[in-house]
Amino acid sequence: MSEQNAQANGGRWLGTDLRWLGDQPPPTAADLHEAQGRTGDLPARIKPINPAMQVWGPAYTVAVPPGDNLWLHRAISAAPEGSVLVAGQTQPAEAGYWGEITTEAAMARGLRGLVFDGGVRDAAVLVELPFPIFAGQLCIRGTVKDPDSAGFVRLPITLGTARIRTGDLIVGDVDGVVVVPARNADRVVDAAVQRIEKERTMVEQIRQGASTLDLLGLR
Ligand SMILES: O=C([O-])CC(=O)C(=O)O
Ligand SMILES: [Mg+2]
Repeated sequence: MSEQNAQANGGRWLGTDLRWLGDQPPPTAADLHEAQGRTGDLPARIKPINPAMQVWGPAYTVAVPPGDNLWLHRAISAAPEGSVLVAGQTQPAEAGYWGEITTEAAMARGLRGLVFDGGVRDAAVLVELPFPIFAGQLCIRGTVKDPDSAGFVRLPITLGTARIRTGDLIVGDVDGVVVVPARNADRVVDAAVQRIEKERTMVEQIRQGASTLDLLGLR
């Protein structure tokens, strides 16, 4: 995203708090996925721990080794303010890598949210906090912090079929999470806004009795 802002005809995410300036609500994760040719969707198991949670902003990538959360602590301290931490595991393990302490630390650093293909815990508290968390599972098992563990921050990661680079646009909502490569963000947000407008027109026509077979040219 250019200077943390994605522009579009109908609106834009702007400024350090990335407010959406547009007549309509911002594009959903599914809108952006469709608008970039049905790509960029993260694994469907990654969902908000509270369905009302939404996240958008530039990714800061993290990879954690199984059962060890030290690299998440390192990421919290290294990521630029306004980042969305996007984390994967180098090998899948059942563990609760993230919780109340890490969330408070991330909020204190001005991070925008967490997207993690792994387990988090303390959810009873986290669902009430103003910090969106998208995770693959809830898990109570504790983690270690080995200083020599093989993880990393800032380098590209792969979650499912999606490749995520630090700086890419991340958008998450109740449906799941999508990544839009930074170089495409302006164009894809623009296309998503146009798509939303088209679908609003279609909803009006459906309410007036039109058939989806006609509207979509499926006869
Ligand atoms: O401490 C941990 O390893 C994860 C956790 O529960 C927290 O951050 O509160
Ligand atoms: Mg905890």
